[in-house]
Amino acid sequence: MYKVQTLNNISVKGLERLPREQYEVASEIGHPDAILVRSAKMHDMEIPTTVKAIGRAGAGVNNIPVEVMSRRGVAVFNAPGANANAVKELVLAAMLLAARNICQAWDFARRLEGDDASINQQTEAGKKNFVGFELPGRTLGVVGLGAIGVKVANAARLLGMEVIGFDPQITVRRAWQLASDVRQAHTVDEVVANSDFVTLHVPLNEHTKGLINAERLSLMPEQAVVLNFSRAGIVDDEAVIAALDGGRLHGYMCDFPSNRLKDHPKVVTLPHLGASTREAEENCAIMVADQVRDYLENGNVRNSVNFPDMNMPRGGKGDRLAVVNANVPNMLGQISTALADAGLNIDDMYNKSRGDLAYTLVDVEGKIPDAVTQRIADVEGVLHVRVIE
Ligand SMILES: NC(=O)c1ccc[n+]([C@@H]2O[C@H](COP(=O)([O-])OP(=O)(O)OC[C@H]3O[C@@H](n4cnc5c(N)ncnc54)[C@H](O)[C@@H]3O)[C@@H](O)[C@H]2O)c1
Ligand SMILES: O=C(O)CC[C@@H](O)C(=O)O
Repeated sequence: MYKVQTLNNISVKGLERLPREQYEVASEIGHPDAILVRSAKMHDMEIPTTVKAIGRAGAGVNNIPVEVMSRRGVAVFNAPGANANAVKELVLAAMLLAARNICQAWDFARRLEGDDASINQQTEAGKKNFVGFELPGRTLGVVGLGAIGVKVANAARLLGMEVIGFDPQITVRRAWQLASDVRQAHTVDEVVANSDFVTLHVPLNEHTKGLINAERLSLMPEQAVVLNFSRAGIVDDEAVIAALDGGRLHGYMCDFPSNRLKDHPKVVTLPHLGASTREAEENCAIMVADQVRDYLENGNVRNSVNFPDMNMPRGGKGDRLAVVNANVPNMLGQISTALADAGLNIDDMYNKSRGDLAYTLVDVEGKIPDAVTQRIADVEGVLHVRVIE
């Protein structure tokens, strides 16, 4: 029986992928084999030593101590692209909200008092304060052309906007998906200097923290709009407030409220709603549950952020050994010697590395005795070993 701990609400559709005959799933559970999580912060959490895999039902993994987990030989998975459409739709909505001052105008209308004739009179007198602008011909700058950025860029083109994008590590797959008339920028500065709207679709890390700061805001055209549906921290909130108060920025639309932001008249903050659609929650949960299950039951790896992809079909007549180790010479030699010394014949073997970490699957004929597993676990550089029956 595998044990899976959930740290947030994970869609039932995903949890249904873990059959009850084989899986015990609960928010409170001892000795879990895997953890399923959304946005819960795991950096200060004591992660049990029994954990072999963490599945992030979403895209961003900045809430997970990935490097610490790599050193422990724990695989971390996410669900790339599974919530991209949901975020794209919210970004499009936010652009329209900003362009037409909809939130401010709605707030004005809700506060009207008096009889209907008076409300009508106040409406006609007040509406001049909410005059907006239209999207066709305006330029959208997209920083980060991954699953979400490409969808936003393509949708903006269909709305008649010019689009300029920047992503120094765009993948071939995303480049194929991107509308061919999206202009390529070579720096973030080039994006911000040429955009009426700038939208951010990058992970939060040491390179992207404070990506939009006072200097970059000063490069933007007058009355531009910044959209941040990626993470708090990518935009310097104080710098944005100064740019809004100084009249340089028209608006700041974001998914991350704070005391400084939430009541500002030119800021619209939403409560981290980017991925909050039924479809996205189901897609993410299903994808990550399938991946964690395949890892626990077969050792296969799909969409891990720290392990190499690995898919070795089951068909052997005995146990499967899964070894996570430091990517240093002679590990395979020591693994196969330990198996050979125990008289175990290797049916199939697959080894791949990713950065400092290497991962090996070995199918043997027969059962692997505990002493052999222990001998391999004791090899210097081995981070984690398990036998899958
Ligand atoms: N608001 C929400 O609910 C919500 C939902 C989903 C994702 N997100 C956030 O959005 C981020 C992006 O999601 P995604 O699914 O598009 O991820 P993704 O991995 O598909 O795309 C991220 C892209 O950013 C690029 N990138 C990285 N650093 C960059 C930099 N310094 N400059 C320019 N490009 C850079 C990468 O090359 C990659 O193409 C996630 O990491 C997460 O933080 C938020
Ligand atoms: O799970 C959520 O609701 C948010 C997910 C989102 O921030 C992500 O990075 O995918």
